[in-house]
Amino acid sequence: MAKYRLILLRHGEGAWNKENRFCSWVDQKLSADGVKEAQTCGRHLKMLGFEFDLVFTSILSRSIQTAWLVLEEMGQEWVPTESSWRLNERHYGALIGLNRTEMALNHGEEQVKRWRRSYAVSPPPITEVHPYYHEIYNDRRYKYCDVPLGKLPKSESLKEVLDRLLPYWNERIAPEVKKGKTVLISAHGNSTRALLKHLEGISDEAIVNVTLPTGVPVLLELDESLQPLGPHQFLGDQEAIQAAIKKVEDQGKAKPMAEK
Ligand SMILES: O=C(O)[C@@H](COP(=O)(O)O)OP(=O)(O)O
Repeated sequence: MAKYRLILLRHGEGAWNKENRFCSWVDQKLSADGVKEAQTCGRHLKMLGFEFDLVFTSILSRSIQTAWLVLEEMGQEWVPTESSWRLNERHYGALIGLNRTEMALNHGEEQVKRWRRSYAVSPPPITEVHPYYHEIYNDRRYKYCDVPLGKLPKSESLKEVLDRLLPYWNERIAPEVKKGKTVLISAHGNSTRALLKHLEGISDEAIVNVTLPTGVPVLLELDESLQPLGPHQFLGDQEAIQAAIKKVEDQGKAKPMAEK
């Protein structure tokens, strides 16, 4: 029997997920469908009897908004929430704002997949001439990080995401889980992939095939040493979840998606 249960969550669909643009550190809100996804997730977790003691989010609105909506649906708005840049989405560097389909047409689907899913490849860094550079680095939320502004990333591989996330997991989240707290981590596709890679010991090669849909809770059952007792489980209608995963994968295809 599991000693601890941890719920990981990629936020509900954001406005730029819908437009198929790399969003990353640009602070987009949830789309109307994303709001519904977060509410459905909250209702589902309530139905399954989850009672959270602590919630962790990134400092991007879409992960915070998702956590609020989930807690509201569960009647657990009072649960303490802590936010850290270390749970932010992977910094997509110069790719931020670009459309994935156009990128696949210009650079090929394989290159787009390498940028999106490989472990060690970093996208080209963002520079001061990028249209979103100043919006990101002048945002006052980044003044309050535990590293100086100049040391924040300008682009990240999944490995680099794990490098900045791991101290936060080890020092802040894991001790709370070990105290017996039921924790929800409301984060992003790639920050969650990085954490899953670490917790489940997924190889550098196998992580390429892990894709997370928006708004679907992922359950990890852990033993007393925080070792997983089995593979992560997506909670909800499995057929719908597989379709949602395929939709995310297809965002990197050169042909526009049929449902666009
Ligand atoms: O930055 C983004 O656009 C997506 C991930 O994009 P992909 O890695 O799926 O291309 O992050 P999220 O929506 O989870 O915040």
